[in-house]
Amino acid sequence: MERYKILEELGDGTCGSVFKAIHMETYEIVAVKKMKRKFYFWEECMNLREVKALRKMNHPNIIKLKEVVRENNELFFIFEYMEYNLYQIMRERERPFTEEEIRSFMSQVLQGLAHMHKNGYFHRDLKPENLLVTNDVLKIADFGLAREVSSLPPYTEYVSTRWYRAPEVLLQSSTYTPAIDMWAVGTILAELFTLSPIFPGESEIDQLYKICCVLGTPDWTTFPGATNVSRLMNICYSEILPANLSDVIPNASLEAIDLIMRLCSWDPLKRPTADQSLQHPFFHVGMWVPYPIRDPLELKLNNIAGAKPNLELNLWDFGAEPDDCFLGLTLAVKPSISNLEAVHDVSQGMEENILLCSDFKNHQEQSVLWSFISPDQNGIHPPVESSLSLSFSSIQHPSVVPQSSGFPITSLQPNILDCPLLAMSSPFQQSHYH
Ligand SMILES: Nc1ncnc2c1ncn2[C@@H]1O[C@H](COP(=O)(O)OP(=O)(O)OP(=O)(O)O)[C@@H](O)[C@H]1O
Repeated sequence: MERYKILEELGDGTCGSVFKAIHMETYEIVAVKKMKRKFYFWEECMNLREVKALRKMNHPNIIKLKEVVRENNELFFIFEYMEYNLYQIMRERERPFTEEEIRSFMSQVLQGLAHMHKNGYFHRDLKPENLLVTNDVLKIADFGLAREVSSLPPYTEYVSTRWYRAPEVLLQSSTYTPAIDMWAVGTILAELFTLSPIFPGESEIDQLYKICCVLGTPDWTTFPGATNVSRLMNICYSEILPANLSDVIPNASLEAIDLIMRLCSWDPLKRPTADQSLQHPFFHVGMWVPYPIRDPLELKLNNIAGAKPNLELNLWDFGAEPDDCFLGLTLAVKPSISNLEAVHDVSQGMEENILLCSDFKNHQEQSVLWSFISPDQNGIHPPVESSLSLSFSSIQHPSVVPQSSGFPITSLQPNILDCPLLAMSSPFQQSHYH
């Protein structure tokens, strides 16, 4: 570890303390996570969930583990350094994020998560503090609780952060799935709009109560494996009706509201996967939609008469009302088009007829090559005073372009921009429910 000079402490978590450090030869800035417990054998280190999960994953939206160093029975993870976490960014933010910014953060979270789930892992502790950001690039971090999808239930109880915890975990379901990550994504998406947590429970019961206040009472049969459904029954002695989510998150578009509703479904089976979420219309506003092929002169006359463009677009099923169509596609249409531009665009549109999906980045997927910087090919190093490390390098894969959308919006509600946040005072806030 003498190759690194510690610069400052970045965070002190449950499993370890994280420091900003500089590599003394390359001057690369890194984050060093020093684990709190001692490690006497390399085998123990390699069995850690964080190492097992991260060695399998190499993706632009997943934090890169560069090295593992064991020195004097202490274990250090060397990560690529990231400047901020999403919690800090939200805390320091003085005005709301634009939907464009939120879309960018969320598409990165979902791409990282899709990669993780495809590789057979789920994170289990997604929260704004674990989403690291540098120059608008977001990476998922803290795989301390990551679990293999194939590992057998029942899962032992674990301490994820309450506010982002899925209902099936709160109800101590014995079989939870990657859908618990999707619940967390929904709550983080909501928080990016309001800059405050949507379900800020003060105890586990209060957490369930706050969820009920927004989603309404669930169907009791949703959680067949839950060992603690009585928790819900205690809360829902009388039926709680769902709130209008547009009242709770007044600055969110209808597409965002729809996605949050789906992600925060009581029933884990109803939540979209990360891949499915990326296909949701919320991510499709960057599309260039061609004007219908019509006579340029006719369009010119229409524009002069002040008529709105007649959008005959069937990208998604927006319902029968023409206004619905218009609402859903506001960002796809140039808002103030001059007559001359209109004529020009129509003639261009006839030839081009292009769909451009600007929100998706052509990410280059990467895979890991493991190399031991030690003579021992088994990775087991008995001398306790030795300082040994694992390092990781990567190779490039061809870029991936996302598929087209097939996500219907079923519930379109008016977007009430000036509605106050729903006040959710809870009878379950006292500490004796902990
Ligand atoms: N690669 C990194 N670059 C910069 N900061 C980091 C990095 N990794 C972690 N941090 C900071 O350190 C904090 C704690 O890190 P991490 O969550 O990995 O530790 P932990 O012990 O598992 O914590 P927790 O108790 O939240 O599970 C993070 O919230 C983040 O702010």
